[in-house]
Amino acid sequence: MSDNPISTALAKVEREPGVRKPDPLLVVDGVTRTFGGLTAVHVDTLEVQRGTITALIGPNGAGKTTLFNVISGFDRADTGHWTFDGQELTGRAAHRVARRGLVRTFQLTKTLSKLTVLENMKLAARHQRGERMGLSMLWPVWRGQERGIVRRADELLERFRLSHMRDEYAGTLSGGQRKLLEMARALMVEPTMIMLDEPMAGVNPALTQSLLEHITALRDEGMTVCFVEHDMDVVMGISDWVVCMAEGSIVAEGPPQSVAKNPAVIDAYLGRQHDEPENEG
Ligand SMILES: Nc1ncnc2c1ncn2[C@@H]1O[C@H](COP(=O)(O)OP(=O)(O)OP(=O)(O)O)[C@@H](O)[C@H]1O
Repeated sequence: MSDNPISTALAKVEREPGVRKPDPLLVVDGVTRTFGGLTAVHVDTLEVQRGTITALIGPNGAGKTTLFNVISGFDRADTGHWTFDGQELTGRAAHRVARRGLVRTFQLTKTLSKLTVLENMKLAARHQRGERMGLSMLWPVWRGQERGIVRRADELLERFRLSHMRDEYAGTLSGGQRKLLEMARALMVEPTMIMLDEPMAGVNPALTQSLLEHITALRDEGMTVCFVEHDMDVVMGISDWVVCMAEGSIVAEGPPQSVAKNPAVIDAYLGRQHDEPENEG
């Protein structure tokens, strides 16, 4: 765990599922999401401490992405409610959630290959703001906003070392560069919290390092980061706090080293391997 003051505060938090945090930014209570007869998510309580990097781990099908989808307004919950910075977010559409300062990225990046990198950035700003076409009729307002959006996009492209690709089609980017663009797009609305769904998946080692540095830098600037990740080296390396899900519920929480040794976490992963005999054919 890093030695920033927030992580120090977390050191005093009990290591048990659903434990309350000293300064939670996101508070999730009683959230369930079912698909037919399958309960994909059943989270009694989850609090994400402000200003930390929190990793969400768990075996395939544990419900991590579904939980992300529900909280960020891309899916609906069957029960439960959640607040962000003290404000009710339950059931709000994704662009309203983004406007409140909570944005997320996707496992499969949402970049549009037939638009340029800059156009992708501009589009992200509009989507996240929930902007309607009618606004472009207000020409002076729109022009001022447009300049601001382009300025912000250029700053972010510079930060993510994508400036040289600004006017290229996004389809020409490598997989890793797409991940960087996805993160840059999410930052267009200057969020207070970013949720990253497998940001390193399919990224080469050099870019993985760069992504890790970007994530750490965001936390160091005061942003709250929550990310889903399967690579335990990555999780152990950058997280202040780790939450483990299995079969829709939270089964363990704590600082990375404690979670790695937690029997419930080991069971969650090994149990799955035991249930699914390896295909030797
Ligand atoms: N739209 C859907 N319709 C039906 N079942 C779904 C749907 N979305 C998710 N599920 C199911 O819900 C469960 C949780 O899936 P989810 O993708 O949230 O898990 P995950 O922890 O993100 O897995 P992974 O690490 O493989 O991405 C799985 O059994 C999945 O098959």
